[in-house]
Amino acid sequence: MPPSIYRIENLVHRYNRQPVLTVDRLDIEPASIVGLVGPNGSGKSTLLKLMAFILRPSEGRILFDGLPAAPFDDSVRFQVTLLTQEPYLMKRTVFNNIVYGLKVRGDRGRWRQPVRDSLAMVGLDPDAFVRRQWDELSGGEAQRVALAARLVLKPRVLLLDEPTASVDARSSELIRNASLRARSDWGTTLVIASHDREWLYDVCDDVLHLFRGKPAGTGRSNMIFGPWVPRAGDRFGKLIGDGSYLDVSAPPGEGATAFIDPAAIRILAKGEVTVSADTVTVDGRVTRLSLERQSGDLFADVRVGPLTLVVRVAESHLAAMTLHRGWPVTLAYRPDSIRWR
Ligand SMILES: Nc1ncnc2c1ncn2[C@@H]1O[C@H](COP(=O)(O)OP(=O)(O)OP(=O)(O)O)[C@@H](O)[C@H]1O
Repeated sequence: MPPSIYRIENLVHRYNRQPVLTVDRLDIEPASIVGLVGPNGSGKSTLLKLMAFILRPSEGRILFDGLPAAPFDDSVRFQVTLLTQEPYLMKRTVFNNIVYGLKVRGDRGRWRQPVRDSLAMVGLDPDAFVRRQWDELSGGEAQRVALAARLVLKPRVLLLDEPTASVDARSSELIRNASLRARSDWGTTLVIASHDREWLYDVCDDVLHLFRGKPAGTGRSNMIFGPWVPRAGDRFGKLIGDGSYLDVSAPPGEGATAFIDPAAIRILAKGEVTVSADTVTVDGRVTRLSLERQSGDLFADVRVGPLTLVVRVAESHLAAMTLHRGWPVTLAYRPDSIRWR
C-alpha cells in the first residue's frame, strides 16, 4: 500500500504562544477528497497552511509521502498549492496570472494550451478571458481564475480554503466539478475547508470536524451549541422558539457543545407514536434530501426552529415514510446518545 500522502503526528500550532491547533494523528490518503468543517476560529485555515508548508508547526511533524517534510522546501511545496480564502490576483492579465505559478516552478514549456484548458475547467471561455485584466472580472470570475491558476499546475495536492464563500450556485457547481476532475484526471488529493456543508458533503469522500482546535470526529454530524437550560428531571434543553426545546442529557459544563450522530435520530413514520421513556421527540420540516455519493446513504436535513439537523434515513425505514421537501416530520432520539465536548 502506498504511504499516506500526509501523516500528521503530535502536532501543536501556536500563535503568540497560544495553542490554536492540536492534532495527535491524522492520515490523508492519496487521491482522496477530504473536507474540513468547524466553527470560526476552529483552526481550519491554520491546518491548511501547515499542510501547504507555508507555516512551520510549533511542535510535531508532518510526513509527506512517508517522509518528514521540511517547511518552505520547494521540492514538497511545489507539489502542493493552496487557494486562500481571499485569493489575490496580481495586477496583470488573466493569462499572466495563470502562468505565474508555472514560471515560479521553472516550467519553460508551452503555456497557451494549458492556460486555455485550466480556464475551460472552471467554466470560463478562454477566448473571452485570457486577455482580460485582473480588474475586469466579477468576484466569482476572479475566484475561478485564481482556481485555474492552481489547476494549471496539475498539483499533487490542492488545498482550498472556503472556495465557494463568495460565489453563486453556478460557480459553486463549477468549482465542485473542477475539484472532482483534478482527482480523476491527475490523482490530485484535495483538502477543502468550507462552511457550506451540503456542498462539502457532496464533493468529499470524508469530512473532518475541527472544534476548538482539535479533530472532533468525521462524517456528517450535528454540532449544537448552548445555552442549555434545566428542564424537568435531570434533562436540559436548548430553547428553539415558541416555548419548545431540543432536549439533551446533562451537559458537562456551561459552554459545552452537543454532538448528535445523524444515525442516532429517527424520523417517525406517519401515525407512529413514541417509543420509550428514554426517547424524546421534536417537530421539524424537511428542507433537503441528499444521497451520499460514497455510501449510498440517504440524508434528510430537517429544520427544527433555528437549527438544521441532519438525519440518516435508514433503508429499512424508507418504505414506511414518504419524505418530501417541506413536509413536517417528527424526530425521535435518545438524549443519552449525545456526545459532549
Ligand atoms: N496570524 C495569526 N496570529 C494570531 N492568531 C491567529 C493568526 N491566524 C489565526 N489566528 C487565530 O487562530 C485561531 C484559528 O484560526 P483559523 O483561521 O485557523 O480558524 P478557521 O477555522 O479557519 O476560522 P474561519 O472559519 O473563521 O476562517 C483563531 O483563534 C484565530 O484568531
